[in-house]
Amino acid sequence: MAQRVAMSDAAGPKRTARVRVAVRLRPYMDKQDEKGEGPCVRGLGPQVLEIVNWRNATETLHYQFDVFHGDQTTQQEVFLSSVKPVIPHILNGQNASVFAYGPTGAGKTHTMLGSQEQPGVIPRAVREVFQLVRSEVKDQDEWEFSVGMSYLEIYNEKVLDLLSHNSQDLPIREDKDKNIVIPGLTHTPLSSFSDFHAHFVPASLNRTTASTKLNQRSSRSHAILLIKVVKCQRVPPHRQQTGKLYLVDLAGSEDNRRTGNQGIRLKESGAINLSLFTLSKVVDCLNTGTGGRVPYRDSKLTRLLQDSLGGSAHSVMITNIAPEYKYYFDTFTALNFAAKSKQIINKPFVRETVMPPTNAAAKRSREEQDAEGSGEPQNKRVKEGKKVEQPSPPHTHPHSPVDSSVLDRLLALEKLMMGTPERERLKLLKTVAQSRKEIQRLKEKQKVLEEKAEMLNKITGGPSGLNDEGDDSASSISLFKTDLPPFQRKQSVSARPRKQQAIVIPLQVSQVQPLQDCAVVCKASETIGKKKKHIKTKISDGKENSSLEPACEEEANWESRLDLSLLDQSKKKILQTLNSGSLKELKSLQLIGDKKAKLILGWREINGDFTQVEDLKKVVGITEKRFSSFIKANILSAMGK
Ligand SMILES: Nc1ncnc2c1ncn2[C@@H]1O[C@H](COP(=O)(O)OP(=O)(O)OP(=O)(O)O)[C@@H](O)[C@H]1O
Repeated sequence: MAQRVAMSDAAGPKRTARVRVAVRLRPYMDKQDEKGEGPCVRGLGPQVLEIVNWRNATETLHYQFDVFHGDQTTQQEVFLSSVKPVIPHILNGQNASVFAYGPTGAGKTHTMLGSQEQPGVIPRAVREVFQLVRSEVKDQDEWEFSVGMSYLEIYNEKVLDLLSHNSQDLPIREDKDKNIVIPGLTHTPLSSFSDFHAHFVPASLNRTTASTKLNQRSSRSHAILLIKVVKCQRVPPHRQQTGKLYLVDLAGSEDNRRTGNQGIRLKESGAINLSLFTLSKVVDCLNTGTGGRVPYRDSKLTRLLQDSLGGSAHSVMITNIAPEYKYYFDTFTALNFAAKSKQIINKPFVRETVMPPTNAAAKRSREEQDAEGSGEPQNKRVKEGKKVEQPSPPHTHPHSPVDSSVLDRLLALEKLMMGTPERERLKLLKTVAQSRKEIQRLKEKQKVLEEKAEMLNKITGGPSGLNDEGDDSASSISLFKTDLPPFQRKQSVSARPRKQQAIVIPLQVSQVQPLQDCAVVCKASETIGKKKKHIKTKISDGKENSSLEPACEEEANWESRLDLSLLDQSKKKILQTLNSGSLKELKSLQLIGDKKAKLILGWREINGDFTQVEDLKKVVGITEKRFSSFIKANILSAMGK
């Protein structure tokens, strides 16, 4: 993990602080665990936890954090170890933020707010602020303190004042000293903790919550409580210091396939996921310390937290996770967001819970017998402590909650969220899933090529239109064939024992062949060939932002002049790249540059696959006109080669 950089008050403006990451595991709550699955994640120590590896259930993934709070950790313990240490900084004119991150239903609100019996971080932190102020005032009389609060939510990318009844969307500004300010936001002076309580409780009821499939009272907004401590010197030079503490209960990250969100919930969810995605990028940038631009401005949440996240601020992220299998991928994603380092440990996950000893022994012996020849769910066997030598591949995992689209999303998510060193590790891990996908993709590509070749054959009337077309076409085809990663080799890779696949074999990422490589057939058509030349000249003007105006009437009707099935195939191809292409592969599409490719990836993360190429118009910045230029350029470019 990135190293913490020590800060001193005298340090210059380049000071940076790593975001301190704690993980809190919620107690197991699935009372209807009929399958007897038990937890999929558990703690191994004060900083380490393990989770079953979805790619290979004989392995677990170990993650290390600054702090790991197990499921029995009390609210008091979480506060003492993760939050209390940052609070004194607020009284010295520094900023801090504490935010709870994690999937919906994993315990963020419980951690931040808690209940009357188990108060969470917010009431404890505010109480601590008042205690510190009191003791400072008692010990010296040079400084005078005033404490105040603001409370807002970010709902659908709107900043709403929770202390005001009819709040409008408020702007976020930066003053000349680079402090983030929100003109119009209510600031309420506070004299004591009970004063805080009197304002905070009714305001919390203003927060937007709703019932989703995964949480009956799910927070639909990010709630941000700001405690401001202003410290004024009573004597000359009358210095004044302002410290801000942001206490943030984030809305939960959501997979809409599981929440069943629709309509307004889906829109909320899009905004939630987008801002969390930006937050993850910000934390990533801060923790890897690459010195690049930190994308604070990409969402209201990060913009607001800009002066309290990174820089000279003290930030604590408490990642809440849930132990049940149904949360597995949410947990996995949250952990990957939270951690920049993890290890694969090649040993079984030992289940520690639930069954009375006699039943457990009987069940174990039954399972051992079953497992010998019956295809018993792999992770179940593993959880019972039995190592499995030849586990089935992830996508055929009988117990796995994974479907292939989820797998795709997961891989894409990982790609997006991980820093470079992590990516290297992931590459090692992805061999099995990627190889299989790649084989499938190449097979499909080959099929498309064969179909095109056949079509060309029909057009030219020759027995083998491809080779008759001339050297170019022939060499394109043979290049494609020789470029194919040998199926043999890949198959032998996938046939190796799982352990080696996951750890030893480097990922063999084959590029999706750019569309151009697939379109040799159309060289046969003079008309299209000529047309392509014209279009190509235009395309070469630039990737993104270039527009292709039809050169003449004839060109405006380009689509109607193409063979329908060919058109359809080309669109499918584009769709495939849109849905499974890497950044590089997306950029290989005509008129898609780096920015658009990233927007497409982001859209895919939030909304899942594109169902048709026309969905591309839903991506920010892709207008109707741009879309038609895009589709035309890609189809004609593919055919023209
Ligand atoms: N550590 C814990 N101990 C006991 N109960 C917990 C704990 N964490 C969470 N819970 C319970 O789990 C349920 C879901 O928790 P909570 O509402 O805090 O989740 P959340 O992450 O805030 O969800 P959302 O993002 O949908 O608002 C609640 O009933 C809460 O009381």
